[in-house]
Amino acid sequence: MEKTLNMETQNGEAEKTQSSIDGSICGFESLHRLLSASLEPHVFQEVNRLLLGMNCGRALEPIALPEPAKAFSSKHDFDLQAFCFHADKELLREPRIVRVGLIQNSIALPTTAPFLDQKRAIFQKLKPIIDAAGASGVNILCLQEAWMMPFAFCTREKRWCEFAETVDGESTRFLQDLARKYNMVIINPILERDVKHGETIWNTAVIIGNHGNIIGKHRKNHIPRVGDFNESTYYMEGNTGHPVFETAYGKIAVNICYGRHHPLNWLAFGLNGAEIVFNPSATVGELSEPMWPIEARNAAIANSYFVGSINRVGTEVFPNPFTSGDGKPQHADFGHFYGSSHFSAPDSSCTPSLSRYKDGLMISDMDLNLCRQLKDKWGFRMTSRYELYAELLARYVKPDFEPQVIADPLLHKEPS
Ligand SMILES: NC(=O)NCCC(=O)O
Repeated sequence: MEKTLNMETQNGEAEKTQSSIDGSICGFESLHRLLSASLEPHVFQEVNRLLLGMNCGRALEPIALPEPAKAFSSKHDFDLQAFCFHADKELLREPRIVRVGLIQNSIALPTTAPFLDQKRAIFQKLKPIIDAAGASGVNILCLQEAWMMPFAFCTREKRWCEFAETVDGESTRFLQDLARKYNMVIINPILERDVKHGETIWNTAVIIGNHGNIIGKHRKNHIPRVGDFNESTYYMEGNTGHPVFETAYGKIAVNICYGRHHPLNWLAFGLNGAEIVFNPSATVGELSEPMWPIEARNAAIANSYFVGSINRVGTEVFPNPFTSGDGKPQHADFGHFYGSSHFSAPDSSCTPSLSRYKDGLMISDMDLNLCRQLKDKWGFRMTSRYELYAELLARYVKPDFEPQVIADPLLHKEPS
């Protein structure tokens, strides 16, 4: 694979870069790997310190995984990375270390294949990655948004609704067996069909407990209407609020994809006591890549919790071309889903990202004591002055709201 950083022609026009061809960044799987290969080690160390932050005064440490997990990764060709977030030692509390995993994947068959075959092929593809998580002793595992189907919502064709499942449907049953087998909490983001409410369709995360039980569900709160993300054609804004699920391994919540652009959404999960918030997503480079590493990290800092960000990989081509009223010529794909799944911590450190184009499993140990330690250190929750904002919001949602603007009296005065 070509590895060149020269991407500009003499007239400054961008050539077709390696990134736009295969999803790599100049032939590298991730920015981190590009920098590591391109910089002198001591320079890379400094760059790393600023880009990824420090955890307890040190660069984040990679952790060694058991051989069977590595064997799954080589045999099935998925990116496997693992790191450890420490917390300071406390005198009155034991460390609360949990091992958490994120899985990103491309679809397994062309979108023209029979729907059942497509879904089953994704199950088959996921199985060894989940087995690797199990072999690594992962306690909590989260899959990507609508992992059991192509992200067909760009098309606006209603036939893709056939992929929707009930909360206890096929995908949940598939994962329940694995949750039991590996004593693992699994977050299962699906397209949900709510049969009891007139077949309403939702974008939902089902929380499966480590005994294979269904703990509950959360439905995506904010639905995008941007670019080809025509998701509002398919499902409604969620009606489950901001639940936090108390599991055997910690208090977790799920902020599904586009919800990451809404700071109040992140806040609400924090107010309900989340220690880890997962952000299963499906998003493409052209639209959101510069925002991706910033929003999750900011949420982790502002809310003193860990964030696990997951994005699918690959380019999904649909049978019929579509447009989205944005002046672009008709096209048959969304663009490249850039993967780059990673963890962010409340102390502003974060892991490098998984590959931009390969399936992957990102694992991290995290001492949940870090959440309270950061609250004690920075006091963001204590100093938040929520009453000010509660009062503003209460006025803002009323139809007769007047913005508080104080105009310069000289602004609209006629010159004398
Ligand atoms: N799936 C989804 O909500 N995507 C919206 C695009 C984005 O938020 O980057």
